[in-house]
Amino acid sequence: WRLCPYGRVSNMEAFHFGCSHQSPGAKPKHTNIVFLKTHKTASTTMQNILFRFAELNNLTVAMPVQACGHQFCYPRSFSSHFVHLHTLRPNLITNHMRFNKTALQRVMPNDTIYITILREPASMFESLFTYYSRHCMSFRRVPNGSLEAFLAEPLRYYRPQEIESMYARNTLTFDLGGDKDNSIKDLAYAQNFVADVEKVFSLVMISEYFDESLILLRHLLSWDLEDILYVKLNMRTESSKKRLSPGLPEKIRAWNSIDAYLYDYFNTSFWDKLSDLGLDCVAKEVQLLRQAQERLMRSCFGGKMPLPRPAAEIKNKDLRPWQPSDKVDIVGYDLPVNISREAQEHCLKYIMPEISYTRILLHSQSLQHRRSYQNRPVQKSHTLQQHIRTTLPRHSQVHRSQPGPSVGQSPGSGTESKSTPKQS
Ligand SMILES: Nc1ncnc2c1ncn2[C@@H]1O[C@H](COP(=O)(O)OS(=O)(=O)O)[C@@H](OP(=O)(O)O)[C@H]1O
Repeated sequence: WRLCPYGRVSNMEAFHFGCSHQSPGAKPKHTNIVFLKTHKTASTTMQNILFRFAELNNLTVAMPVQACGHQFCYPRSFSSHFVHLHTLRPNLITNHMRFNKTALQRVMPNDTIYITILREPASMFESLFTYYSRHCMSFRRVPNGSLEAFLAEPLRYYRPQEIESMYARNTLTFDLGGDKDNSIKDLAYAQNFVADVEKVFSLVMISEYFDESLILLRHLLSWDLEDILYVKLNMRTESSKKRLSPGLPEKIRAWNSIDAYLYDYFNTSFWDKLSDLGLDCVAKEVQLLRQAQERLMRSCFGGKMPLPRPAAEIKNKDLRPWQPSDKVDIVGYDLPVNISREAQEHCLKYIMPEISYTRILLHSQSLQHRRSYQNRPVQKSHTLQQHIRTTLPRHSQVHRSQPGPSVGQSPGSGTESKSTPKQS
């Protein structure tokens, strides 16, 4: 075996020891992807994989207009007006949004593959409850920030029309464009909704089986194992987590019944997909992935596994993850100074938090856009401008003609302030 630097894994390894039935490179890698970034589901780690893949392969990632912050004006339903002009004709889109297939079809190529990720409702709700305890009024009203108290009488604290209410009930359903407040007894609604999601999404990843999900992803997209290497991002410290006392998981599932139905359904179909690929070869590919991951970590972090650090201790400000409140610690990483420049450049992007990476990508894509625009013959650039005018209204309209909850009201402005909630 060839031991590649930075944890690279050769295609031949995956071919001989994994689930590849075709010779490596037989099929081109699929590059047109919508990843619906759901909340508190490991979606930032997944987004980072996609950002790096896009940079490596010179692909365009759709970025939000400035007025939307670093998300597509969440919680408003996605609109093509939210996409920055410099990133039009994108290959990929991954920043947080509320899903809207029709609007996405306006900006994405016809052969786009749709992917999303779900997390087990009890642990997901605990994460949401803690993370948004400051910004979601339904949670703020609860005495002593008690999860038990909220779940004992959720309707006492929850107001469906409030701006941040989507963090307090059926968040997955809301992110997927569904109705979070459909009657909890309405099984037919959940069944129809699941059927709609299944029609659109070729892969629904499961957070608890992140590595297995990545193996399914790589086969769906004909990617190499090397393309799915990652470092875990956006984690809380243990002390920022609440313990779920007996009985609470059941109450969480009952309160988030559409999400629970979604999760159970797609968790089952996920295992069917793994079985189709072959559980043994999936396990082997997971092992190869983890070995490559360890090599990556060692080369990036001076021979050791990296210690996640509280944001305040991270020297490089671009590497500090956004902190939702002073009660929750989201950890990140610093790169050691004694590694080579080449390693620094390669490793930096693996640990870059969402907001910094989004800003950097928008900047580099804008520069590229300007360069190619300047070099374009007059006739052609005129045609492109006309196309943009007819299909995509100017961005200022986000401000002017679409009054809505997100800008300025929804949590956060994309800065790293402790008191400013995560943007849009
Ligand atoms: N690879 C992998 N596998 C499993 N879980 C992972 C992984 N990467 C991140 N995480 C956990 O995902 C939680 C953060 O989710 P998101 O990045 O989607 O959050 S956000 O909505 O974008 O803020 C956060 O969970 P909590 O710590 O419970 O909040 C992370 O620890």
